[in-house]
Amino acid sequence: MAPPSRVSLDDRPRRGTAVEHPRDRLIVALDLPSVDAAEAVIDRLGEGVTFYKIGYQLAFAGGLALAQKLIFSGRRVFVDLKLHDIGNTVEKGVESIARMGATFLTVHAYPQTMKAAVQGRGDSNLRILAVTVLTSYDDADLAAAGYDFTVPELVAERAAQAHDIGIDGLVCSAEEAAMLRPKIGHGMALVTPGIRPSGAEVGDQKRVKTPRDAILAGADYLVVGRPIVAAPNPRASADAIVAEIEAAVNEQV
Ligand SMILES: O=C(O)c1cc(=O)[nH]c(=O)n1[C@@H]1O[C@H](COP(=O)(O)O)[C@@H](O)[C@H]1O
Repeated sequence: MAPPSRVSLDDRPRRGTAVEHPRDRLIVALDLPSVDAAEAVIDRLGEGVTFYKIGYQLAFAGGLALAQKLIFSGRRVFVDLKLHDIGNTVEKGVESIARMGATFLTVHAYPQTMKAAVQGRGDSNLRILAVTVLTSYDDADLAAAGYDFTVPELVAERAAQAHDIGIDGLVCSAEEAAMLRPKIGHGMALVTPGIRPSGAEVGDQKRVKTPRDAILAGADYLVVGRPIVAAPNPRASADAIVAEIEAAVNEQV
């Protein structure tokens, strides 16, 4: 079979980016040890946050039931399991997650895995995000993992493959957002972790941008964990980030 074309799919109906209210573009990563701890943060965030991400730490501590509860309460949920396995396992796993009513699910950006995930999500409302290169990686980390690519090269290659396969969005650093947008068009969502308000601790992230710079670079959604959930006042931190998103959106027009 001929390899998939890299250029002819832009008019395919995708489940891409709608223009959203600035508040709905913030995804708070509930990287917390228990459902009780997560619910305490969710209570403090109140109406300030509409979109939550549940990853390894919480998913394996009762977080998938919490995801269901959040969905029933009208919040959107990003299930961040970064799947990567043989095709059949990925496809069946994605089918199960699609039945939960989640909005986003991550898989690693390997062609076999991405194809299986697209197959598994079928016609459901779940949108598959491909993780290009983790934001904790720089060129030296890629070399240590055996890759002969710089970060922007590998992100661009994986983005092109994800696009051809019909993936709904990409997880990347906002450092790559401006470079990716012309390559992938407006049908795919760019979801960017590694967001740090100026002065915030960077921690283990290596490719970071402020909320303003991420929006100006073309990010659709910003994923923020510790700067909100570990803050003394999570609601104030979330509100400040939403205000920064809103100001950047106004700068764009
Ligand atoms: O898929 C992700 O969400 C993800 C991809 C990536 O490349 N980098 C990254 O940090 N993340 C997630 O985004 C969140 C970032 O959290 P903070 O660094 O605390 O803001 C964590 O839950 C990570 O698992």
